[in-house]
This record gives sequence, C-alpha cells and structure tokens, in this order.
Amino acid sequence: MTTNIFSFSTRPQSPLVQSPSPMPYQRYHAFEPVDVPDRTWPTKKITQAPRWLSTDLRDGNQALIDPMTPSRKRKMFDMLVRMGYKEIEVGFPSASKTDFDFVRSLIESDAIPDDVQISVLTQAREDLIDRTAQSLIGAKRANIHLYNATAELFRRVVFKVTEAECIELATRGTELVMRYADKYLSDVEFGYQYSPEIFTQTPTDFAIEVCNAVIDVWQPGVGREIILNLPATVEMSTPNTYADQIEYFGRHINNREFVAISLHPHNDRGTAVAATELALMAGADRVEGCLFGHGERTGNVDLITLGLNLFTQGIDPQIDFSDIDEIRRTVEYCTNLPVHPRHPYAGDLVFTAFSGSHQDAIKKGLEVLEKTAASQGKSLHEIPWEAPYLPIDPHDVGRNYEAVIRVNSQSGKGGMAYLMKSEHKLDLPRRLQMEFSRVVQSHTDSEGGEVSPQQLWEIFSDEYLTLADPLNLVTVKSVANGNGYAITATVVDRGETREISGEGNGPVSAFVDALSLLGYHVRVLDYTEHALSAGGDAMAAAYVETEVGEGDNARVLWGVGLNASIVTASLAAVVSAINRDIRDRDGELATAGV
Ligand SMILES: CC(=O)SCCNC(=O)CCNC(=O)[C@H](O)C(C)(C)COP(=O)(O)OP(=O)(O)OC[C@H]1O[C@@H](n2cnc3c(N)ncnc32)[C@H](O)[C@@H]1OP(=O)(O)O
Ligand SMILES: CC(C)C(=O)C(=O)O
Repeated sequence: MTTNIFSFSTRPQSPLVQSPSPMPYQRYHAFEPVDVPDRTWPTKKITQAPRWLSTDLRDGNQALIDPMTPSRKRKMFDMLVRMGYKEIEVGFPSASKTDFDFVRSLIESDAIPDDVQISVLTQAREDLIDRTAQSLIGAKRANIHLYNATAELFRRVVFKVTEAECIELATRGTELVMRYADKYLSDVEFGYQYSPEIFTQTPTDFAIEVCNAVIDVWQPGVGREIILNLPATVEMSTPNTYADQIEYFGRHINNREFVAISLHPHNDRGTAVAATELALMAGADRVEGCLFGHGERTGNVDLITLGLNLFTQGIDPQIDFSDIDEIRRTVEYCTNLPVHPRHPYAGDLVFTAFSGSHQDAIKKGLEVLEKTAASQGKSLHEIPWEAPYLPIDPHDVGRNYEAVIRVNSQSGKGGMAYLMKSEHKLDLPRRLQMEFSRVVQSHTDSEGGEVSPQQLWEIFSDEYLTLADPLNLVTVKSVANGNGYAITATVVDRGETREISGEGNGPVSAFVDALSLLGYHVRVLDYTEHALSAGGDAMAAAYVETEVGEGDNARVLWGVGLNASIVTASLAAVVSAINRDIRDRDGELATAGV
C-alpha cells in the first residue's frame, strides 16, 4: 500500500476531536478547476506593475448605498488622476441621465488629461450601445466596455440562450460598438474592451471560444489592441484556480500579442488580492479594481493593497500613495462608507502596536535605524527600511510615528519607554522603565482602556515629580570643596523648614549625607542624567536608583528630578525616591489598619 504523505490521515491525531458542524455544507459543491498540469505560473515572479484601471466610479459606485453625487464623483475622478491612474471607468452612461451627464461633464469641462483614457460600460443591447457611444463624443481617448454573461447558469437562468446564441450576443454587440463608434467617435482615440462576465464560472474553453469570436469581429492588430477582461464576478475558488484559468486562457487565445489580458477580481472569499497576484504571475497584463476594495458585495479587488504590496517588494506601483490619509478621507467622503481600522496600509491601527513584545521590538528596530542613518549622515527615511512588525515605513505613506506605539494593558516597558522618549523627551534607564511599567500596568488594570501620551505623562508626573510630602527641596547651594562637595539645602520636612548641610564626593552624596541628619537613610545605587533639549534654557532630567531605609527595612526604588540646574535635578530625584518610599509605607500601614 502506498501512503500519500500529504493526505490528512497522516496528520498527528489530536486528543481534541472536533464535532461535525451543524452547517448544511452538503448543499454546496466544490469548484471544478480547469486542468493545467503543466502550469508555469508558480515559479514566476511579479517584477513590474500591471496596467491599472480604477472602476471606483462604475463597479464601486453601483454597489454603494448612496451612489455618489456628481460632485463626489468629480472629486473621486480628480483624485484618481492625481494618484496616477491612466485608465478610469467613469460609469454606465446608458443607465441613467446622471451617469450620462457625468461623462459629458468630464469631457466638456476638459477634466480628462490627455494621457488618461476613460472607459464606459454597456450591455450588449443596441439602444444602450448607441447612447453609450454618444456619451463619449468629444473625448480625446475613450474605451467602450461591453459585457455579457457566458456562464452556464446565467445562460440557462438569466438569458435563456444556447452557447451559440451567447456567442452571437457578444459578436453582435461588438459589431454594434464598432458601428456606433464609427458614427459618433471618429475623432476619438477609441479602444474596445470585452468581458465574458462570470469568466471564472464559465468553462474556460467556452470563454476562449467567445473571446476568439469577438476578436474575429474586432480584428486587433498593431495600434488596435483589444482588452479581454476576465472577471471573477463572484469569487468561488482558491486563488490558484484563477491563476490556472488565466495561464490557460493566455495560451489559447488568438492574436495574443494584441490582446491585453485584464483581471477583474471580486472578493467573495476574501482572497481577491491573492488571486490577482497569482493571476499576474500567470501572465495577465492589467488589473481592474477599486480603492479600499469597494464594489459589489464584498467588493472588487483593492487597488491600494495591490499597489502597496508591490511597493513593499521594491517595485514601483506607478501610483502615488504618499498621502494615504488624504486618499482615505476622500474615499470615505465620496462613498459614505468607513475604511476599516485594520485595512492594510491605510487603517487607523495598522502601524500601531499595543502589545509589549511588539513595542519592544519596534522601539529597538527604530533605534537601530536611527543610528544607522546618523552614521551615514542621512535621515531615517533615506535608508533601506527594515523594522520588526512594520512592513513599511509609515512615513512613506504620509503617516508619522505618533501612533506606532500605543499603551494599554497589553503593553510592556518598551512601549511606555518609547512614548516617554518620543513624546516627552525622557530617556528612562532600563530598570526605571521596568518600575514605571508596573505603575502604568496597575493603572491600566484598574481603569482599563488605552493610556494616551498625555495620560502617561500625568501618571509619570504624579508618581515621580509632584510628590512634595513629607520632604520638599526649596533651595540648594553646592560648592566644590577640595576633592569633594559641600552642600547646603533648605528643605521643608514634615511641614517644618530646615537648613541642612553635608559633604561627599559629589553633590548627590553630599545631599544624602545632609539628609541623614533628618533621619532619612538613602544609598544611591545608580545615577543617570540627560538634557531634555538643546540651548541655554535646556532642562535636565536626573534619575537615581536608591536604597531607602536600613537593614531588612530597606527598599530599592527610583526617583526622578527635572530642573534647569542639573544639580537641583539630581537632588530632586533623591527627594522623589524618599517621598515615594514613605508614601508606599504609609499606604501599606493604612491598608493594614495601623
Ligand atoms: C457584473 C456587473 O457588475 S455588470 C454591470 C451591472 N451594472 C448595472 O446593471 C448598473 C446599470 N444598469 C442599469 O441601470 C439597468 O440595468 C439598465 C438601465 C442598463 C437596463 O435596465 P433594464 O432595461 O430595465 O433592464 P434590466 O437591468 O432589468 O436588464 C435585464 C435585461 O437585460 C438583459 N441583459 C442583462 N445583461 C445584459 C448584457 N450584458 N447584454 C445584453 N443583455 C443583457 C437581461 O437578459 C434582461 O433581459 P430580459 O428583460 O429580456 O429578460
Ligand atoms: C462588467 C463586469 C466586468 C463586471 O463588473 C463583473 O463581472 O464583475
């Protein structure tokens, strides 16, 4: 007996046995793919951008709850042009006066740049084709896009036509397009596109037969291409089957050199982007889709994701996505539909890490990039991008690092330290990060939700900077004294103003010496300082790790001081540690009811 190493039966048995589903899956049957045993696409690579067509104003618009008003359509059109789309389907002019008038307004107001070709869709019906051609009078370049359904289900149920009658509908429609283009559009650089609708559900050999018949009518040649658009009108199978269909189609279609094979994937299974990418590997030349995947039902393939996927591979998408927020705002305005916060590359949350280990890795990654850039005398945005958890530099799509790290109960010291540094210029030493992170954690555990940079500052400040009881540093005078320092400080201790003096090998140890006169026993374990900003009025930050108390009673904790004088900042840090210690001890006593 031979064993198939890929069969499920060879999988290790889990002790957890899944139960049969109550879902009526027997009502469905598997998609029947075309057989392409010698397929070549799996080893191909995408090395350049395809031709793009945006159908936001047609397939996107026809699926909206509130179709776009003329002014919103115009706003969308202008943005598509600015982004660099050269082929734009602008509507279905025979469907309504609104659509017809919109096409006319684009042409009459000279809104279409010379290097942009507009396209309009029509059914294969003479009255509709006539009106469609009329809508394009005066355009510099334009394309009529004709479709009819070729799938067996549609022939049987919707059109009630045989295969021969279906082919006749397509060829007759093509003849009519040519006739009305001759009649109205002799001055237009005219192009033709044909779609065997529901291509994926049509036996591929029959789709090829219909398209070859259409080719025979159109007679493509040099300077007279035909676009054959192969829609996954409803996505019904895994992406590899679409790729197989496209490779097979490309091998068998006549006049391949004058045919632009175009993809028009929908996203019913959620795999339109993958299907498009595999179908490009299989030889397609052109892709139709919508920004953010708008369009019928689950949408057309998303042009933003496709374009930026190329970008991440070092391939020029030939579309400008450098202000993704502006693109998103415009699309949201025009479609009246929100973009999901996790939408690839553009959602509000896609460059944000809440979880501790992600934040830690991002923080380290950005620090390395900054150092590398500085060593080359460049900015971070000029060197090759490589950062944990961030597939692209948010800056490249016009986003900043502000929202890269956000703090909540899932966060760790790395994220919190990143925000303290990037937002508040405090570069906390590692063990202080660990201590402060526990303070923040207890806040998020009790309050829940996110901690904004402002709230983080308030928590930090309440914890380390504003405690003034029982000890408050009022003034300090330090003088170098031989090999060491002598210090005189005025403090308020438990409400009483006291003048204290001490000596040591530095101002901090001299102050610690002075404090012992008041009964505060402090040992400094670690000390760091840094300036917060450059210039004469620079503030300094000082961090001390201290052991406060004596013997078994001693505790290790940090104190922080901020002051224009580095000496005052460092002494304030010692006071901060003492006050925190006493606050905690008093709190423990109170909890114990003492
Ligand atoms: C997959 C896609 O997205 S295809 C594009 C779909 N977009 C749209 O439909 C939006 C614009 N459409 C419309 O406004 C309308 O459908 C119109 C104005 C074009 C036509 O409206 P109506 O004349 O009322 O016809 P209706 O839309 O109901 O079409 C059904 C008829 O057209 C036929 N038909 C449908 N598609 C086609 C086609 N591509 N070619 C020829 N005939 C077609 C149907 O078989 C049916 O014929 P029947 O009436 O003899 O049964
Ligand atoms: C008209 C065709 C291309 C279409 O929109 C589809 O099949 O989804």
